[in-house]
Amino acid sequence: MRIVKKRRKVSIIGAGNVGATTAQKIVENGLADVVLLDIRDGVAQGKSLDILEAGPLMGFDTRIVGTGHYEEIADSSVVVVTAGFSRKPGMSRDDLLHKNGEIIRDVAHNIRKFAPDSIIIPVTNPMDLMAYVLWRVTGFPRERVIGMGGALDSSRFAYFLSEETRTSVSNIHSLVMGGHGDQMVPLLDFSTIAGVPVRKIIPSDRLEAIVTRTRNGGAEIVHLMKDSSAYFAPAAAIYSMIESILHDRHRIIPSSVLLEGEYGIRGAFVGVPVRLGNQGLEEIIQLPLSAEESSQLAHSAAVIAEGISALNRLFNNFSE
Ligand SMILES: NC(=O)C1=CN([C@@H]2O[C@H](COP(=O)(O)OP(=O)(O)OC[C@H]3O[C@@H](n4cnc5c(N)ncnc54)[C@H](O)[C@@H]3O)[C@@H](O)[C@H]2O)C=CC1
Ligand SMILES: O=C([O-])CC(=O)C(=O)O
Repeated sequence: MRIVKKRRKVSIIGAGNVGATTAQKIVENGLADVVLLDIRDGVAQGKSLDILEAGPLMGFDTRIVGTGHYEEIADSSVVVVTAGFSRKPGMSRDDLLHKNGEIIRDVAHNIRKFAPDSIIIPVTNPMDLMAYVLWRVTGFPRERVIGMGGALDSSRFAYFLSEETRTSVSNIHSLVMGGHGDQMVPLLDFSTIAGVPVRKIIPSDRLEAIVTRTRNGGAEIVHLMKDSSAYFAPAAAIYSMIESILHDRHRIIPSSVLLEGEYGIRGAFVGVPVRLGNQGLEEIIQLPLSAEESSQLAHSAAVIAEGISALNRLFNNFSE
């Protein structure tokens, strides 16, 4: 007997660098059919057609539809939100709060209306705060709003560790917690090379430099590219989250979720290790952090809480 499995649908709001690159990865790997939506007339349609025209060369039959209409996102399993502005050299992610907050509030209303059963992956910066807006406006349970930040930051950290030690990336496990901003918390005690804690292998001054480079990983790319922020590694990070959700793989991937007392934090989206499966957030993994790591995480959460206060001043009413 043949098992016929219906293909899944992933919608991506924002057909810019991150959105289109994510769409290409999903379609080329046959993970799901994709709807790519953008406010700019023709952009999502043009990029989708361009991706489809690679099908005969790359050998994929998955479909992608470019659109400007939210009706198309109906029945999506996952909706990725990349709509909005990216930062320019000299800006912090938080400088995007007002402009992107308005955009994301509107996007959230449309997701609530047209894809009420979906799992949302917020990406637009400042990501932890945009996740909060998406959660507040949609009213989705916290299991279905899972921000992308820690997957990317941990991958950057792992890459720098591999470069430093001339060791395959496949031997490296690394973890970055906290907000996806300047106060992120790379965790040395939970980062290993072939199972050996990094502190046993890399001298402390070099480790400090790697931690600083990880914290500035996004800014380093903005500084180099000038008119764009990163998108290849971000798209790979989003892909890994979607793949764990759609294939119900239960991978543990650091992501930004609403904390309700875990790690002593309540009411804010903060990056923590979570298990991802086809219901979305399955479990928040609670690690025994050192006193120093706990205080760094608390500081990162406090900065996010200040951002939430700013959002509450900006939007008296999230549902308008
Ligand atoms: N969370 C993370 O780790 C990362 C977050 N980002 C963030 O992702 C966002 C997107 O980055 P890029 O794709 O590089 O920017 P981009 O400028 O290339 O693309 C943004 C797209 O959003 C579209 N857009 C704007 N308003 C819209 C609306 N109301 N509805 C639908 N589409 C709309 C624009 O037309 C544009 O095509 C930025 O805020 C960036 O800072 C980027 C990389 C990593
Ligand atoms: O740095 C940025 O503005 C984009 C981003 O979040 C990242 O690459 O980590």
